[in-house]
Amino acid sequence: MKVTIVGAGNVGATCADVISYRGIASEVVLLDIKEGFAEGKAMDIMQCATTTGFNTRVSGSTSDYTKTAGSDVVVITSGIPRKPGMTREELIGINAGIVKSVADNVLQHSPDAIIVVVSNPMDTMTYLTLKATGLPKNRIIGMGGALDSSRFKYFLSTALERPANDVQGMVIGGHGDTTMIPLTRLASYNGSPVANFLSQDALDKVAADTMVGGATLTGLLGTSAWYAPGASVAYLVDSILNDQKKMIPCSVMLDGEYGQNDICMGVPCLIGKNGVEAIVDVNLDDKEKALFAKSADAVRNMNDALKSVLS
Ligand SMILES: NC(=O)c1ccc[n+]([C@@H]2O[C@H](COP(=O)([O-])OP(=O)(O)OC[C@H]3O[C@@H](n4cnc5c(N)ncnc54)[C@H](O)[C@@H]3O)[C@@H](O)[C@H]2O)c1
Ligand SMILES: O=C(O)C[C@H](O)C(=O)O
Repeated sequence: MKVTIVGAGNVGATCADVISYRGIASEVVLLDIKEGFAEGKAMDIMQCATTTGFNTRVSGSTSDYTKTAGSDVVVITSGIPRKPGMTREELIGINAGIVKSVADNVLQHSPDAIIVVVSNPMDTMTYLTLKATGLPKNRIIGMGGALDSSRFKYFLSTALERPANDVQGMVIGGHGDTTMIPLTRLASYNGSPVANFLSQDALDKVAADTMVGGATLTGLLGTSAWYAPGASVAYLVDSILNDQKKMIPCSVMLDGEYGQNDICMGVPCLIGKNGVEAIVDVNLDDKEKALFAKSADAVRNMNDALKSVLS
């Protein structure tokens, strides 16, 4: 199985690293426009093969899309990340043009690929990719919910003072500081609702910390995060390539699901060899439904800014 990752920067290279050391794909191609950069990252990763013990072939390419031909999955991480104090939405002006041209290029050589969109503002970039390529909606998946959910579980585990892997939970809605919806009511500690163990104040703080999780790291690091983002993409790619049918919140085109149409935003999806195999209805209560509708309004506002790119 072959995976191409466009953008060999922090997130793209981390994703390639996790895919190779976990043996998720037999071949990974990293592509970047910076001369020699993807080749260098690929060589560095390959020099871990004997110490971490993997057999994935990782190679790099400077803007040569012929090397990406026949990819089963293409991950788009190309574009600029935010700096401290910025929102993801401010990246749209530069990233929209990059994402659109990258999607066109990859499809010329991998017409059957499933595309995973990572570049921000991710929900809008996913919508753009879908509209610009005209691909069936099951083949375009925006990654954000997997990452936000892993942060949610991290903050829950910290509040509970218990291992993160004993915590279950999901974040749906937009992948934005104010549009994310951590589903606190449905989160559990080994099957028991987390509300059995944490006060409402503590749960509210977990939700608030989750929503600004990316901004907090951007403030600490000077650029946005990459370890958890790269690992989250690899987790999603694993579910596609190995047809795991994991339920992962992903940004996908909604046709009536969750009360929305003509918008890509985060909902729980079954992810397998066909990409998005189903959207799961988790029966939101009235308060959660209202938050989802408000989140959709904000994402739709951002999509309106695409008119010039799509015309
Ligand atoms: N969806 C998410 O959950 C999530 C998580 C983290 C980061 N991101 C986003 O992912 C993007 C990448 O973040 P990063 O930290 O890896 O940034 P980065 O600057 O480290 O890497 C981006 C890479 O893209 C390359 N690039 C730019 N234009 C290109 C083009 N036309 N073709 C090929 N490569 C091109 C750059 O040369 C650079 O190496 C940002 O937009 C960031 O906001 C999203
Ligand atoms: O925060 C960002 O800008 C990058 C990414 O969307 C994240 O959540 O880490």
